[in-house]
Amino acid sequence: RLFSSASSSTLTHGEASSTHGDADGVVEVNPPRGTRDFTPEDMRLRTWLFDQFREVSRIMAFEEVDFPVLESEALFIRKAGEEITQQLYNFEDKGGRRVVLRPEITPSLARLVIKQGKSVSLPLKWFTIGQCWRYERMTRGRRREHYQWNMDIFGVPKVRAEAELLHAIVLLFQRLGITSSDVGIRVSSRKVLQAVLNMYFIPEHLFTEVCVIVDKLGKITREEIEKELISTGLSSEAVQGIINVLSLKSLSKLEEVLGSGVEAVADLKKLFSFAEQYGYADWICFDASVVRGLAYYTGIVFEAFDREGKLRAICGGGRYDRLLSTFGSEDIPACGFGFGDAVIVELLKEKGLLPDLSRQIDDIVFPLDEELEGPASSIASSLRKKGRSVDLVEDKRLKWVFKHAERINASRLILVGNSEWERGMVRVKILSTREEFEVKAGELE
Ligand SMILES: CC(=O)Nc1cnc2ccccc2c1
Repeated sequence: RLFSSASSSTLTHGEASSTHGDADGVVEVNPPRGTRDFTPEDMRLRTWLFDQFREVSRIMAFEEVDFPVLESEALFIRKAGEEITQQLYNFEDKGGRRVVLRPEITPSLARLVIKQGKSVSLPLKWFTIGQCWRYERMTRGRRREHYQWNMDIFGVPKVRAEAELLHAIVLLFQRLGITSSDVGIRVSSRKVLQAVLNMYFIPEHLFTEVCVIVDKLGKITREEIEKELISTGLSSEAVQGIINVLSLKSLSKLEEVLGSGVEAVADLKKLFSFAEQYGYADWICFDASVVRGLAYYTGIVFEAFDREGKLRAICGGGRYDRLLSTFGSEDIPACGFGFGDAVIVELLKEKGLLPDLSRQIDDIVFPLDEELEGPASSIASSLRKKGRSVDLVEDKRLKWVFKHAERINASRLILVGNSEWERGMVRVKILSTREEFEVKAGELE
């Protein structure tokens, strides 16, 4: 029975009143606003997806790491106006410390690399799958949490690292049955924007702010983008220059505008030639409008998108060579990506690629009457010791047990009955072939 004594008002989650009303003080059964429960069926899909993430990480020779969901707020205070830092799920704990439910993983990775200091040898290839949080205003029904797979490489300054990360992403898509005609990966470099700002003699300190504004391309109108850029102090000539370069979709055109020998162009050319060698060239395309919305990116940035253009970015990432120095440490070149658990599932549904994830159990053991519950337990125990999944069923009619066996896709039904047990036997029914036979209890395997 759910709580009935305490008054319901203390048990609902504050903001939203229960959809079940507060009849006789039943607790709010929905989870807090913007969060979700995972039923067994939900968990089978999530576990399947996370197993794909893990398998690709293993194939790429990455090591798993993990962090607390709770972090010091200081790790995420940035001045560039990013949406992610304006929606921190932050609070003061009972010790008066400013803490947050982390909105992203990268700063925790950086913190651990700094903490490990000299005790780790570079390069580091680390991955994690973790829940991230945001506190959105009440008005929007969007989720406040999701799970992210993160892959990061520390200590590799050259674009080989980005090429490795793109390979991981392509391997993941291929494992899920997604092809390069379903999904593409837009690639660019923040050094493109840097080069443009230099052409207009725009001071360095505006770089991050301009990136965060330009990342809204496609989400807000061009006029609004231009307005926001102007409001940072850029001349309208510079704003036009930025918008023009960002609409480029060919590296050769970019080279014409920026001139040859520009680092951004050299990096991207190298990356595209690596892509040919890895065999994933048809998955990626240059698109100067990609800047990604996180302040700390400094070089190559990329995001995967569905070519039908129906969904938000599937995953995204880039190089962040200067993040560690913002935490007071020596810089270590780094790059990584985050891959959320939501958009990819929408895409798989769209493409009819969700796998059949019904339950599967090896054996059901069922005592045909009460005094056989002991023997049934010893049979279940010996089968479990052999690693077979056993569902020990009692106090049910046989009709129910057959139905149940179908529902959970049991391979065998083992019936413990008096007449057989007297002879040390049990009855085994193979559910796929309907074959039925007796077996010595001790010889069951
Ligand atoms: C589609 C979706 O659930 N997005 C989502 C949900 N929760 C978040 C929480 C923190 C940061 C990003 C997030 C992004």
